[in-house]
Amino acid sequence: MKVGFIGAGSMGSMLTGSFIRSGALRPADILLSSRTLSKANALANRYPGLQIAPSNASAALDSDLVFLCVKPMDFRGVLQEIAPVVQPWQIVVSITSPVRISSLEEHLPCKVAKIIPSIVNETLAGSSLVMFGSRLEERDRALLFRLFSSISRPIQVAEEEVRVASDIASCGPAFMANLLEQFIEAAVSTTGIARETASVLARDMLLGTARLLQTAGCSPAELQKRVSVPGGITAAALEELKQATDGAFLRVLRTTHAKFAEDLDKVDASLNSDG
Ligand SMILES: NC(=O)C1=CN([C@@H]2O[C@H](COP(=O)(O)OP(=O)(O)OC[C@H]3O[C@@H](n4cnc5c(N)ncnc54)[C@H](O)[C@@H]3O)[C@@H](O)[C@H]2O)C=CC1
Ligand SMILES: O=C(O)[C@@H]1CCC=N1
Repeated sequence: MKVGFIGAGSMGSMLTGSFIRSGALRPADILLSSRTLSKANALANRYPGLQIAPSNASAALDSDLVFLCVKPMDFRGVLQEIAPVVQPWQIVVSITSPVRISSLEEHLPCKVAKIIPSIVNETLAGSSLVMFGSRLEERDRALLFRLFSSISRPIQVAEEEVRVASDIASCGPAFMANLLEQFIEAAVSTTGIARETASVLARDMLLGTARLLQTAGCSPAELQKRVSVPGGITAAALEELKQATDGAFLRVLRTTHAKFAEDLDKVDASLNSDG
C-alpha cells in the first residue's frame, strides 16, 4: 500500500515518523509532497527509502491513501490540484477539523475521512479522533482503524463533537504544558530552585500522574483526594488553585468553539468561491 502525505509541517512530519517507528509503514510505502522542499528533504534523509513526489497531484495519483496535512485555508488549492487525478477507490483523509466531510465529498470523487491526530501520538500514545465519510467500505474503515491503532487509540466521534474532542485530545497537550510552565516559573521565581531541577520534577510528576490515572484506574477527583491529607498542605493549596482557575476551562472552550465556527465559515466560503 502506498500512503501519500501532502504537507510536511509539524503534523505531516509527526505522522510519517510515527507510522514508520511503529512499524505500521515502511519508508518505501510513503510518498510525500510539500510546498517547502527542505521539509520533505529532511524527512527523506531521516528515513531512507521515503519518496518525494514532484507535486501534490503526483502524490495523490500514486497513493492508495492520502493524508492532507495542510492548514484549513490551504485546502482550496490542494483540493483543486488533486481532484482531477483521484479515483473513486482511493481514500483521502483530512487531519484538520474545520473542513467538513460533506465539503470533501463534494470536491473529491473518492472516499474521504477526517482523522484528527494529537502531537502526543509521536510517543505512540494518546487518542486520535476518527470520522468516516459515506463512501468508505467496511474494509476501508478497518484499514484506517488499524493504521491509527499503531500510533494511538483511535476513537470514533460524531463530526458535531469533533471540536470538544480535539480540544481535549489535540489542544490539551498545549494547555497542560502551559499550566506546567506556569508552575515551573512560579517555583523558580519565588524560591530560586534551579529551572532544570524544577522542570525535571514537573515533567516526571505529569508523566507519573498520567500513568496513575491509567493504571490505578482512578478518576482525577479520586486522585486529588488521595494526595490531599485531611487538614494538610495539598488540601489548603487546592482551594487556592480552584479559586484562581474557576471558569478558566469554560472560557477556553468558548474560545476554541468561536474560532472553530469562524474557521468553518472561512473554509466554506473559500471552497465555494469561484475565484
Ligand atoms: N499541531 C497539532 O498539534 C495539530 C494540528 N492539527 C491540524 O493539522 C493541520 C496542520 O497543522 P501543522 O502540521 O501543525 O501545521 P504546519 O504549519 O506545521 O504545517 C502545514 C504544512 O503545510 C504545508 N503546505 C501548505 N500549503 C501547501 C500546499 N499547497 N501543498 C503542500 N504543502 C503545503 C506548509 O508548507 C506546512 O509545512 C492544521 O490544520 C491543524 O489544525 C490537528 C491536530 C493536532
Ligand atoms: O491549533 C490548532 O488549530 C490545531 C487543532 C488541534 C491542535 N492544534
